[in-house]
Amino acid sequence: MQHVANMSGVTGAVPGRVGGAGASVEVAGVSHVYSGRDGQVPALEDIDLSVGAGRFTVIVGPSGCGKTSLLMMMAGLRRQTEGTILCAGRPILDPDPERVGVVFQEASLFPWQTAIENIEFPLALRHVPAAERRRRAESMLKLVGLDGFAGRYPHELSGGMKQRVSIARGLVQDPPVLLMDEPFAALDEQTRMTMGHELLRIWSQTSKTVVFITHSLTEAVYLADEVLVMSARPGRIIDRIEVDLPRPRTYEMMATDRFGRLRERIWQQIRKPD
Ligand SMILES: Nc1ncnc2c1ncn2[C@@H]1O[C@H](COP(=O)(O)OP(=O)(O)OP(=O)(O)O)[C@@H](O)[C@H]1O
Repeated sequence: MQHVANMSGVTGAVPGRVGGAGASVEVAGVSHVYSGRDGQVPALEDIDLSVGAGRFTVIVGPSGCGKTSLLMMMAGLRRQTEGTILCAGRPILDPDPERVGVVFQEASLFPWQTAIENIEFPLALRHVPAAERRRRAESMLKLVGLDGFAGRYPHELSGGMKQRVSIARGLVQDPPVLLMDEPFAALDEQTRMTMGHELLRIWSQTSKTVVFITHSLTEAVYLADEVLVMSARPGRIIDRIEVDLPRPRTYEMMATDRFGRLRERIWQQIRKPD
């Protein structure tokens, strides 16, 4: 599917597109040291990365290398010790859901709210009028393929459905950037593959900039325009791999030599001893 980097308005001129376009993310000289009971823990070291507007970037790296820390900093949920992070050309210093949406591993929905109410929640916080809230939440529910499930409570939804609601909630404020921290890790493999495919469909319809963390190298190659590989702690970017597979991606591509070579290159970087 053709990826359009520029579009405007929920009812914009490009048929089939939903919401506003992506924005660039620039991380420059970011280092982070945690101070804990065990003293100083250097978690990130001199991270430089740039994600172009509308691009899909995946970050992989060994457990504990600082991926979540970096994502939290991009979301304004944690402040780095050194360096700057810009989104759409402006520093990210605090959470700004209008610029950056976040989806975590656990769907973390409110159990006492229905699917549609969960999606509306960020808008309710900003006192968006009820009718507009409902309209925007319904449009997101449709986008993630859950129309007909608006009135269900989280316990009435499968793991994959809950993550769809979570993605809809991350997108409802129409942020140009969506950050995703292992969003499908808790799902069974089949659902995970389907969700990856669905995410690409949603991405192609919204043109958001996506930064996605995963431990699955197959998922990384399948989804990404570019894969950034991090070293063991303190995390540094040790490789950048342009995934030149055509879009739309298909399951059949996973069996190709090209896919296998990309996956192998990432694996060789990750398995390197410290
Ligand atoms: N609040 C904290 N205080 C002290 N150390 C922390 C804190 N949060 C994270 N760390 C440490 O910083 C390092 C990076 O953690 P982080 O969760 O960012 O890594 P990660 O790559 O996302 O890990 P995983 O892949 O296992 O989810 C780890 O060694 C972790 O123990």
